[in-house]
Amino acid sequence: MTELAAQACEACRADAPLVSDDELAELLREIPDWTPIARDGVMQLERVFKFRNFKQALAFTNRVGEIAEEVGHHPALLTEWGKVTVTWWSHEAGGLHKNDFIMAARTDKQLDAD
Ligand SMILES: C[C@H](O)[C@H](O)[C@H]1CNC2=NC(N)=NC(=O)C2=N1
Repeated sequence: MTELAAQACEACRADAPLVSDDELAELLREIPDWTPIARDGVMQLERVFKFRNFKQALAFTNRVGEIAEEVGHHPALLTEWGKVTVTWWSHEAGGLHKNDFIMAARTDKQLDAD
């Protein structure tokens, strides 16, 4: 299978199919550092990234913002001193779509750009 980060993101749509429990387990194996969590009944993927200072955390935040804008799919980003919390889910679909896993894998790649 093509590496997750290299797969194409489909446009966000309200009727986009959410991943099944089996697909969730399979996709999570490709992004082992991400945690699936339910907030208000909506499944999300979350990872906390650690940095040496605020400047590096902010630079990473901006790189994630760039890849989000490229595909029109956007995460929640919480930037703190030495730490960025990234949360992906598909707002319009109300849960996790394959896009979220692709974007989580692409987010991991932004670490290498330091
Ligand atoms: C109109 C626009 O395409 C939508 O609002 C997009 C923008 N970015 C998005 N990002 C995410 N994560 N989920 C969405 O449903 C979504 N919808």
